[in-house]
Amino acid sequence: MTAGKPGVKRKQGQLPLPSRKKTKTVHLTTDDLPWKTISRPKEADLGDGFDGLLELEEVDDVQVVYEETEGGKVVKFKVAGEKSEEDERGAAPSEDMTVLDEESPEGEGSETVPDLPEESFDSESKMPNWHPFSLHPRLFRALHSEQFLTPTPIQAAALPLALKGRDVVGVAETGSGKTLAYGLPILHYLLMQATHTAGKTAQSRRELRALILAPTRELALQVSSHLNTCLNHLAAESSSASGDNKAQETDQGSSVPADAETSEGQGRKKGKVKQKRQSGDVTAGPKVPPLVSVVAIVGGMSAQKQRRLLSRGVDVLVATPGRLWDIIQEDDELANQIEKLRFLVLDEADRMIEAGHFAEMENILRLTLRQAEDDEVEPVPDMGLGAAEREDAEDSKQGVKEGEMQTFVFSATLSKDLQRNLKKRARPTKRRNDKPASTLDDLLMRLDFRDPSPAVIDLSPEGGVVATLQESKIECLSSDKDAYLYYFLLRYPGRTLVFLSAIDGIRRLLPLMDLLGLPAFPLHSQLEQRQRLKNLDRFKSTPHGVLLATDVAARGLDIPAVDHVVHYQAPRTADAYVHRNGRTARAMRRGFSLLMCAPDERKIVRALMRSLGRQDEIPEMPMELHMLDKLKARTQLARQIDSAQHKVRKENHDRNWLKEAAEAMEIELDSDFASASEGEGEGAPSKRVRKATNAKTAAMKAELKQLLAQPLVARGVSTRYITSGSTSIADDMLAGEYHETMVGLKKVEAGSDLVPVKKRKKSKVKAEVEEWNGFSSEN
Ligand SMILES: Nc1ncnc2c1ncn2[C@@H]1O[C@H](COP(=O)(O)OP(=O)(O)OP(=O)(O)O)[C@@H](O)[C@H]1O
Repeated sequence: MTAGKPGVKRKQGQLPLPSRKKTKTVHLTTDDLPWKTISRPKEADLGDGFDGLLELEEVDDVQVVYEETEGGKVVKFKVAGEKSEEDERGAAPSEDMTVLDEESPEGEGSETVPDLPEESFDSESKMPNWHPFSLHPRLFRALHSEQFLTPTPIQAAALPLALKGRDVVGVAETGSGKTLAYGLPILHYLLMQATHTAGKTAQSRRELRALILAPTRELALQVSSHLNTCLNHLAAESSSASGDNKAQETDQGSSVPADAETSEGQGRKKGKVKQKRQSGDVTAGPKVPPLVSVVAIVGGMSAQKQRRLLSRGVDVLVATPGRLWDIIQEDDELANQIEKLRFLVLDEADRMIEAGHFAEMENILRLTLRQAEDDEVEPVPDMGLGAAEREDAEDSKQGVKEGEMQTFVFSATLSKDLQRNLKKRARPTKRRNDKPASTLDDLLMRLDFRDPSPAVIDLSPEGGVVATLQESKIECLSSDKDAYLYYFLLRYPGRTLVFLSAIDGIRRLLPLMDLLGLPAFPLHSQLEQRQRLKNLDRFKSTPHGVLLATDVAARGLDIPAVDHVVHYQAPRTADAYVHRNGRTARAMRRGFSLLMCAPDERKIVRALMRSLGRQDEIPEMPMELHMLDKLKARTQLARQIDSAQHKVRKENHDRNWLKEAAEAMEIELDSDFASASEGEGEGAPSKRVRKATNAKTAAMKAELKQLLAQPLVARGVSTRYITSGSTSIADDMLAGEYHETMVGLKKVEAGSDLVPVKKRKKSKVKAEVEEWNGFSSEN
């Protein structure tokens, strides 16, 4: 039988699924076939509603051979041009081309832990700032090759405590490296364990050791990708040590992996490894399981695939509560394993409540509680000790006992009250019938910290503002926000993330941006997951791209080089303001945020500034009002075109719907209905009216095209004589500060032309920034 002759097409990430009972195959390695992407013409883009088809691929000249073996039926793919097995008589079948029986011993069950070479890394001289943490040499190496030469402040504060077995509640500004602050201690522990069991054969599936809960799918995928990046360095090394070249070949392809299945200890090494392999550096050999596996389980992706992955066993599971709870309900073993976790992490814990995951979260957290019998909190007897002795006694109470679960809770925003409560907290009892709590405080107070006094690290900046962030605001009418946004996007080109409070707003703004020629992409919860990831990737690769997002993108997303955040609508809470702003000015880079405030939003803005403890006014963004008027004309026209197009689309849709419904029910439309569906009945627009509407829309489009082609010239600028006028553009041209779309304005970064209001006390934060040189400011 020949598959794909010529050009079998498949959906990317989906594999042909022959009946498992008959062939008993694992489908993963069909990915090794030489699939070729078929480029799809732009006009074939089916839009947002399209159900998950990202790309088409085809494969040619592949022969499928079924072979009976002792382990069951094995499927092999023979690629034309490859040597046949007979040619290679005696040699083991090429692993790349063999799909193993899922139920064969290699599929699951026993695993051989790879034999590891003696390792060392000269951290003292190469990584002096990391050296004191005595991490596993492989982690040092990974950090070194990522060029993370200095721990960030939250990492420096959390690591010693976490490595000592303490429970840690960490609060630090957005983009400050919290993922590795909890991730490194977990990976360190697991690697140390793996090193100890190296060379032995593990009899059963891997036990789940760490569970990381994240509020959004994107964040969960990003965290697993981040941890896998550290592990990739391991894979590359362990492959050269153990001959495993398989693990690195499945590439996630992007910083946010397209599918959870691909994130098992693998990642961005594809190109390099393939090159190595060609040059013969890596010896082919048997498939070796990853030393430490990290898998993401999120909604919106195949639950079946995710169950299959879990059934093979993973070390670290990164999950959103909703999907995880669905799976736990059908998987008792997973539930048992969660009861015996070694690490539990809540990332962006406060958002988990907002995201409506409360019930699932609580159910999962219940599994991690200790049994009621040992819940008695031992009172600390006051035996008349002195201060030093009391401190020693306190010390000995700290940390979890050997083998017990460590809990890490991290966020950029946790209320001070909550942090105080956590410090004083007593252990909760395992009461199955507890009423669900309704706030974050309740939820966290329900966490069963094994550490009698969890360490609380609060490095959140004063007022919630990161030192490298420049804030600004515009006060304007709601109806003018489109024009102001348009002005901002033209005036300060850069990668801009625009937050709106409702999906409807995104749906309205998106066609407008399109008509105005701005590259905008939507991101909200009603988009299919693949489309969400695809839009994120497009945004990342478009330097002047605009992402129109709801708060689904406010937390944790680490999109490199977001230059600006715009709050098109004021956020409802202070936390949302902090987290939205946190998508820019990350990792010590500069960033800019613009808050658009309509009169009816002033009250909210005042309240949120008060709750952030801010006294200073946010500076106003300067506007060239003369140009703004021109831009208003453009946006108004674009809005008219959009509503005309929308009307036509709706009429077409209604007409088609009527026709399709009649066809489906095998009813013949009577003449009245039929003429209505043709737009000729009573109340329906006649063909003539439709024609006239189309002509009007076309005329408006032509007018807009003309407006867009006109240069935007600042007041007082002469375009005829560039050295005259009250503002000479010749000087700017010579200095290279010439703004390409707004003639007469200097090309400057957003924020550099703000009129300063009262100065905030930033000197302390600035000193810290200068002291910590982990990031270069402009990369
Ligand atoms: N020690 C380090 N040196 C340099 N870069 C680092 C270091 N640690 C982390 N980073 C990088 O900093 C960026 C931000 O890290 P991370 O996403 O963990 O921040 P965060 O504090 O979790 O942010 P948020 O609160 O928004 O979720 C990432 O791109 C990460 O790779």
